[in-house]
Amino acid sequence: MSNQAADTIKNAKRIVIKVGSALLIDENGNLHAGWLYNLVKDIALLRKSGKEVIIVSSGAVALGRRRLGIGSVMNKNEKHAAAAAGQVHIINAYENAFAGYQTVISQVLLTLDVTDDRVSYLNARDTLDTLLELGSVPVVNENDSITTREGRYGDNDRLAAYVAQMSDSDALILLSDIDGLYTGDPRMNPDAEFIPVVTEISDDIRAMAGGTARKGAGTGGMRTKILAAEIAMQAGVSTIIAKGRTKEDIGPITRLLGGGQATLFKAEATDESARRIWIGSHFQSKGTIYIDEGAEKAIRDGANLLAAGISRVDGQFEKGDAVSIANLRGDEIAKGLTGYSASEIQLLAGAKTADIAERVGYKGRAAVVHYQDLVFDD
Ligand SMILES: Nc1ncnc2c1ncn2[C@@H]1O[C@H](COP(=O)(O)OP(=O)(O)O)[C@@H](O)[C@H]1O
Ligand SMILES: N[C@@H](CCC(=O)OP(=O)(O)O)C(=O)O
Repeated sequence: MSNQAADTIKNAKRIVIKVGSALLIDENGNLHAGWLYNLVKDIALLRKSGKEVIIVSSGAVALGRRRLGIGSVMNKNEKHAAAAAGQVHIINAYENAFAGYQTVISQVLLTLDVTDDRVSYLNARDTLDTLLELGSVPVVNENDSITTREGRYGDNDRLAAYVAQMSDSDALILLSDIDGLYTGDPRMNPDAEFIPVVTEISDDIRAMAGGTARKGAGTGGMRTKILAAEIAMQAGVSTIIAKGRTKEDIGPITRLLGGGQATLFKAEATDESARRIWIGSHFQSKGTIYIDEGAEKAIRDGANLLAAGISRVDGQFEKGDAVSIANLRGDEIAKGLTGYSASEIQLLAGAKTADIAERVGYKGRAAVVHYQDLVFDD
């Protein structure tokens, strides 16, 4: 049996899987090691079929709280402390679960300003890219020990959507204690009907989610899942809400791929990558890079902007800033995020890639502006 959610996963190359606290930890604060082994087995199968996987895992606060002997009502400092103690345990658990698969797992802790600050955004994105290229499975969480109430994602559903957007993933799976979206909360309303596919987040869909989560380990509820799906869909990432816990002794992804019930929030096919959407919405030019005709043709054909095609540079900007790319007549052709500062580009203008290290004093990347960081004006 197959369904649209299963087909989405089968066709995806890069997938973000979000694991909620309630799936990972029981009421007594113990880790569901058996469940985690089944999930990891599924992830190993996905990777064997050529897919890249990023995990966004909750559970730090819930695990750390019990370990430190803190009660369920926590002040800010206790919550930060609980997260610090719990995060180690989470990573340990993933490391143990992946031990049989010769897979290096890695920890990436993010804060909300990562998506607001260009350099942090590029660094986080490049780190995730590099880890995946090197065959690692990144395990992401919010950096709960330092985040303030104002500065936090607040829920890992949304964090997972930002990670999916940032990493240009094809699909986001939100594993939950429920197998998808219903017309109302099935716990309160037994007549609520299951919705297999959502193509647009309308007010009607938002209304189905109602308020916040039930009391317990999780913080999100259906409302944050819909918000997450909306963020992901806008970036062209299809989102699936699927049941994390299965009755049979199989992993949740095996269940999904076998046609198990799940809701698919179907993203429009878009040729604009997530980072291009991000550039479009955050663009404030800090300067201009002037390029020759050959470079213009190359970047229009989809290549990276290399130093050799750069004639000169205007303005003061740092690595990660948004810049205009103009031809030698001064007409803006494109906007982009630069991989080098203005003063470095002055040193690099016209240089061969092999000479970059000598000119800037370190082994920098070949692309002054990466093709995925370019948005053309026409
Ligand atoms: N329209 C709805 N469809 C499905 N579940 C809903 C809906 N509205 C509220 N819910 C509730 O949201 C819960 C899932 O959210 P939550 O417990 O926070 O999960 P997680 O720990 O995976 O984040 C469901 O168990 C259900 O009770
Ligand atoms: N970052 C927090 C979890 C926040 C969160 O959204 O939890 P959940 O609703 O269980 O996915 C933690 O690790 O404890």
